[in-house]
Amino acid sequence: MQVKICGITNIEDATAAVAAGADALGLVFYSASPRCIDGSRAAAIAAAVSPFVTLTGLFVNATAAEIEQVLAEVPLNLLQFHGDESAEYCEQFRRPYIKALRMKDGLDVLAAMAAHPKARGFLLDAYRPGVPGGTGETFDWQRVPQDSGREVILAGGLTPDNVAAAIAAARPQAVDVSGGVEATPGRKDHNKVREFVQAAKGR
Ligand SMILES: O=C(O)c1ccccc1N[C@@H]1O[C@H](COP(=O)(O)O)[C@@H](O)[C@H]1O
Repeated sequence: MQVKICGITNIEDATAAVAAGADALGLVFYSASPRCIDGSRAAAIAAAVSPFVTLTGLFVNATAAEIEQVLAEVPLNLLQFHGDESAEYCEQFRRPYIKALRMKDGLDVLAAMAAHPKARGFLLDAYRPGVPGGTGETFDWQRVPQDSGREVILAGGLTPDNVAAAIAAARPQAVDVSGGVEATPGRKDHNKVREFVQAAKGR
């Protein structure tokens, strides 16, 4: 099971997550988020962790110029599009990307996946009107399709206490957490990070 710890804002949290066994770190470039950081801070975090950790940049309906500016500063391995971005828009950066799908009632998940043929995976997150993500809310894990043939990253309200049950129900390839391992918004609780990774990886 691959684990991404999202909303990393400082070097201490980044190195603690990697030491705990995280495979990927998420850096948020969305100004309305309490976890938002700028390019220079992100570059410092990137320089402090192993090059074998997948550094993921999270964007919500950003302009192409904003993303290019971050890419010029930060060696991101993966882009995460968490808004209403089209496939054409996501593909222009010529980087591996994952697309977030907010699990609104009635969403045709397979059709939404088909609309992004080049996405490397789909991060399935809870839906709350007006909030693009990081809600701390779960959704019905039985709605995760088992026959998509695409990489699924389960997110939304995961915690050290519920992640094992979530994995058993949804059978994703990876899990992603932000609020569930925080001490305060934007600051990780290192014990919770360790417990989360252990529970997700079945250790
Ligand atoms: O973390 C944020 O602030 C955020 C803001 C806007 C879009 C996405 C965001 N985070 C992503 O949402 C999932 C779920 O968060 P949570 O675990 O429920 O708090 C998180 O894994 C991020 O990928």
